Amino acid sequence: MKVVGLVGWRGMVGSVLMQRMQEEGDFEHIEPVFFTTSNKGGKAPAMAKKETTLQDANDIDALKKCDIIITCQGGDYTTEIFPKLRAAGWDGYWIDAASTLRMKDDAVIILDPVNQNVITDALERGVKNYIGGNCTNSILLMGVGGLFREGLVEWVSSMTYQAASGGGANHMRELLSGMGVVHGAVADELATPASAILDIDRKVAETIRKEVPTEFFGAPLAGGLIPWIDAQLENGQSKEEWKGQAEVNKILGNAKTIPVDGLCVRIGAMRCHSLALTIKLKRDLPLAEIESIIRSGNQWVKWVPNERAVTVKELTPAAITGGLEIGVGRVRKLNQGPEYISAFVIGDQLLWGAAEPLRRMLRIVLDR
Ligand SMILES: NC(=O)C1=CN([C@@H]2O[C@H](COP(=O)(O)OP(=O)(O)OC[C@H]3O[C@@H](n4cnc5c(N)ncnc54)[C@H](OP(=O)(O)O)[C@@H]3O)[C@@H](O)[C@H]2O)C=CC1
Ligand SMILES: N[C@@H](CC(=O)OP(=O)(O)O)C(=O)O
Repeated sequence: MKVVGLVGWRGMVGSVLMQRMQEEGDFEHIEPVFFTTSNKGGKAPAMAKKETTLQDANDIDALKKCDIIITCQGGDYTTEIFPKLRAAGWDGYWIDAASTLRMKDDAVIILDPVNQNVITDALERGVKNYIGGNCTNSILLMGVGGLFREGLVEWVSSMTYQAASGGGANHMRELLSGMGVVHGAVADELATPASAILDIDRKVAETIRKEVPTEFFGAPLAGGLIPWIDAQLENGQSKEEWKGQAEVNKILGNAKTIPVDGLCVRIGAMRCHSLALTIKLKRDLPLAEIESIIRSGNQWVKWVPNERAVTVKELTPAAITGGLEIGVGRVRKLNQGPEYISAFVIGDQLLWGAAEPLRRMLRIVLDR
């Protein structure tokens, strides 16, 4: 059995990965070795087999013993350890959630339901670095990948509504704390039906400005939104926005770049990212044909007809969170012209956006 090193398994993405690997029986096919940056010699989780103590994730000799390493430890870890490991002659498969290596020439961004051909080609060429994509881009492509596959997309404008989990566990906690602070400020008034709504509103606005915690997001998210995600680039894009075109085209292996751009916005959802898309198609197609192409993208597309009742029930974080389905709805022709369509895509960013492509890549390597 292949020895698989697991780094970052107790973090947020790592925990979701462990859960999915257990659900899919992945541990039956590997000899796992659990690594840590903080608890060397501690007890490995129950899935451990031969090696039941935690190994030092900074120990190159220990890492070198693995045939495959999966890491969700983060970009700083990858930046520090990966070059040392390769320099030490390690030739195993490196499967990583962090963005550090995504755009490197010797790395492939993995999303096998969309780019199995790119992955297969890379494996045949001996590529050993396989990196999970940015969550927003993975959800975009899982949702409307069928249109890209058919070569129908001229460009995409992608306006995002991204959940707190994209920032990490502390960000999720901060959102919830903020919600509690806002509610607490007006709990008495809410319990009194006669209280004036403008007084409640004034108190809420004041509380959001002054009392909602902002340590991790840098601005109040509860009861609001933040129209910037990640670093600022010189051209006015945020780094999250820059990743859209760069990663989507790399995932698809496009020779000619398809323009993808838009604004990325943090909202107060827990772990579902959503995208409101405007897509310019290369030609005017009937809506029924567009639906059938989108549905054919992959088995996880959950098509939601463009009708009010079903949309508000099925195309929401409440409906989608915790599952692998990618909701696609609000598809209609826009006033701009018959080639312009809208679409709303929503997915759990910790699953397809982070953990799922990693465990699937592990299985692809094991099945070779
Ligand atoms: N968050 C997201 O949505 C996405 C994240 N990614 C990438 O995945 C990587 C990991 O992200 P994420 O899982 O959010 O990071 P976390 O901060 O949740 O976990 C990273 C590491 O922090 C250490 N850690 C310290 N304190 C704790 C604690 N109280 N509970 C659990 N772990 C703790 C653990 O290492 P140790 O056990 O060694 O102490 C853990 O492996 C990043 O590179 C990120 O860019 C990719 C796609 C989406
Ligand atoms: N930046 C994403 C989460 C993430 O981790 O992205 P990346 O893997 O590209 O660093 C978000 O905040 O929603």
